[in-house]
Amino acid sequence: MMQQYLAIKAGFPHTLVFYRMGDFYELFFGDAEKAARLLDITLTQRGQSAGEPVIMAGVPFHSVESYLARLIKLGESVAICEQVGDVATAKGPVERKVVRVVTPGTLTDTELLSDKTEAVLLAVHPGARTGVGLAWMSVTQGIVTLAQCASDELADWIARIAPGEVLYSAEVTPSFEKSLQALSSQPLPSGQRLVAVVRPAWAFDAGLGERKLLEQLQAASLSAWDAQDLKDAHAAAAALLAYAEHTQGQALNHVRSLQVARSGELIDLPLNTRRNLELTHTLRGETSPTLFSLLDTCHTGMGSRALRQWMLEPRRDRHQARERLAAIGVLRAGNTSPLWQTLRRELKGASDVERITARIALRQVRPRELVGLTQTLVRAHQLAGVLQADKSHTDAALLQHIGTDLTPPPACAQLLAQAIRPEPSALIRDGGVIADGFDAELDELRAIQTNCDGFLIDLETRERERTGIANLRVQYNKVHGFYIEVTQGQIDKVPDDYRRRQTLKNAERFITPELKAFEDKALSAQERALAREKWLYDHLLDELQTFIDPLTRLARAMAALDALCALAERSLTLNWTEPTFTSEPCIEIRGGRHPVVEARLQETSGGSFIANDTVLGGKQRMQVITGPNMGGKSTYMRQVAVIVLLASMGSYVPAASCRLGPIDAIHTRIGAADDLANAQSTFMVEMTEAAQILHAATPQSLVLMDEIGRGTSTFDGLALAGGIAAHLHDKPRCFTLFATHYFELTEFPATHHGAVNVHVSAVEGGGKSGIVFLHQIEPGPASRSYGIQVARLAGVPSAVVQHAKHALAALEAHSESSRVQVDLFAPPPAAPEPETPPVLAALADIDPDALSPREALDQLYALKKLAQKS
Ligand SMILES: Nc1ncnc2c1ncn2[C@@H]1O[C@H](COP(=O)(O)OP(=O)(O)OP(=O)(O)O)[C@@H](O)[C@H]1O
Repeated sequence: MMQQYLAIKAGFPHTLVFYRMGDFYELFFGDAEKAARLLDITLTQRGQSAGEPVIMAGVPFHSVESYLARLIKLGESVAICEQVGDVATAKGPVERKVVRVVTPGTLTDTELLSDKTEAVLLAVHPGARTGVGLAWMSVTQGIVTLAQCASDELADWIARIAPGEVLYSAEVTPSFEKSLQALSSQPLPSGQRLVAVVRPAWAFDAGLGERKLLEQLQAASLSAWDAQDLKDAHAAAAALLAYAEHTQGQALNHVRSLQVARSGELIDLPLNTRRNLELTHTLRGETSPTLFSLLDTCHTGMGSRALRQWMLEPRRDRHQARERLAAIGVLRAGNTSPLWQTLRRELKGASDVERITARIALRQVRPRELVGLTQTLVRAHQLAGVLQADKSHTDAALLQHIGTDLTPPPACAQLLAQAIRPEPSALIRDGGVIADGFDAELDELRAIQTNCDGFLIDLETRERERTGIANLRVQYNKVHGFYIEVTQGQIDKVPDDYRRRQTLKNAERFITPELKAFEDKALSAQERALAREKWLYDHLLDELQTFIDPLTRLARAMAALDALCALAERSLTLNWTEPTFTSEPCIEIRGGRHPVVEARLQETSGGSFIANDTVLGGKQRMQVITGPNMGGKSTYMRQVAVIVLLASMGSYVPAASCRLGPIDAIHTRIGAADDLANAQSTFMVEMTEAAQILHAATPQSLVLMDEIGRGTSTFDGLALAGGIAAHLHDKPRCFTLFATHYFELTEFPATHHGAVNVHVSAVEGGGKSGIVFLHQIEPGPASRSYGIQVARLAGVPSAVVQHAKHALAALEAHSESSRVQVDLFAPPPAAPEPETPPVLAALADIDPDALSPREALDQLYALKKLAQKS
């Protein structure tokens, strides 16, 4: 057995091998030690192999999922090795095989996956120049996406794709490998880490990748997707598909869609933006309260996943957003019973068709999932009916498409309803899954079992009559099979054809030729029925393969409908309005609110949210925002970004009105989180992030800069903040919200006409604390003395507050009297022209063609002398 184990383990050197032995999965040697450490399970020793004790640890097979979940969370992969041979006929150890490999990027088990997120597998392949090819997919979604990007953009792409696992070739350059390893050491907003897996270089072959893609897509050319020239991405796809097949232990029949992601199509939402806007995780890494947790009232997991993707991947071109807005408009309409409500009644309780379809294709689907699918197909049919009956949606092309795709393939629903019992057992190996009346042979085998009881009662009556033993009983137990039991007192009445089977204290048990013949038939009928059911189930899975395409379309339509209903419901419940798009450069928001802060205020009855206007566009592209801490600067800036994002994904927005021009990116520099893990100081992080924004921003980008320069000394910080503001104002001329605590920056708009001062208002002297925050954005700079009020509010002793007030008055007086005119924002003077060195000047005067050899030599000496002098 150890030989068999070691041979299997050799194929999976870097993966924990779960080796099935009876009711346990066992791990051996190094794997056992690792698992014992990670899972806190007991390590034991048994026997010897090659003179060494065999170290082992095991987990019971019925609770394997919970152990797998823990290992996957820790970034480990597990090869599941099952007994595939026949235990009864095996000579030596029964044949075993790795049937699948569970890895963080290729999960398909319903128990291991979260409903609301995908497990994504990514392969990257740096090309000959500076580009990198990418290919990724979620095995349960079945769509391969290809992309090519510049190497310095890779980190942002990976952040957006958020894979669980990234594959790279063993032959990449050490610096590329190092950069991937660095990425995998940084936690994603979810707190999870990326696992980088090295694969052999030959797996990354562009030709092979193209062939494999064509095979999956059943197409003759990739030109329909305009993907024929993405050679580095093809190479990545080769490794991606091979690895995914390897983990599932079979071909992936449901992977039939291809997408190409091109930089420039999506609005850039760098990792910092996702983090700072708390889109899917709070800054502390929790999943609520976030923008997504507020939006997601979907009834199905696939709806939630679609909505999340819409939020994280808004497109620059507004076509998709317009389509969704039109659909939401139709779904909201109708006062007493809007369409979304009618549709949601059917969506409630619908199964995750997307995942079930993938599991059909992977032949992993469980009987109860098929029942869920059958019921959901009925709902889909009704949903399609509702959509087709409602004529108002002729305005919304998206709803029309959804209506068409939701119509289930009739043959599929019929087949499932006929084949599967309404309440089947959990696993096919337990039987009781295939419906009665589906297969004549199975019905017959089952009839033998059900007729069993009748036959036994009949036999008992007959034997009692024949023998005259009134208390004779015909019974069955698992160990001895069928028997006739006669108490000791009646033994002498037993006829000759009774054969003794077992002797008990008070009774004897017998068998007769008739009972034996019946036993053989009944037991074999049970076994044969189980085998027949298994065969029928396999056969059913074969037939279901033909419906993979329409089921996948249906799943996507249902997910989109669920997401649209959630957006319609949110827009009504939270009182949001439809945004409009324009080709002019502008961000015009009237009465804008931060939806998450507003909801939290409502929950905690902390007062009502104060709405604010934002007008950026034309000449005025920058706001310099000042005001006291706690005044609402960060909330105001984030709300603008969140409204822009919501509109761009095609949602209504928390504002009285919103008009939006083209947007290509949302950049944020907010907060000063120390990146201790990477040994970077607060200031270094701040400047690195600022540098990235300065390079990336364009006139169509929205940039939020919150208190830049805070991490260093006042002069340094102020000078840098001034320089950064001037650059953003003059060069990219992006839409900028610039919150600052440097009061000096309020002078910036005087010389930079694209910028204006605004401040968050507060009233001094109000209440006990001496300051009341109004959270209203007002034109002009803030008064600078709020800091002292906030300190008082925070409970700083009044003697200290008095002292500070006095000192402030003195400082203000001093700075007025000794004020030197420093123009923080003026561009630096041009650097003086460097003087030409005398040797070069002399050299320039020489005309070599006009010199004799002798003169040339003289000149050479002269030049050498000159050079020595300088
Ligand atoms: N428009 C608003 N209406 C009602 N409450 C608000 C509003 N804006 C902010 N608040 C409340 O004020 C709190 C502080 O807001 P915020 O963090 O935006 O202030 P800030 O000016 O950025 O402060 P700091 O400079 O200390 O970060 C918020 O948590 C929220 O409860």
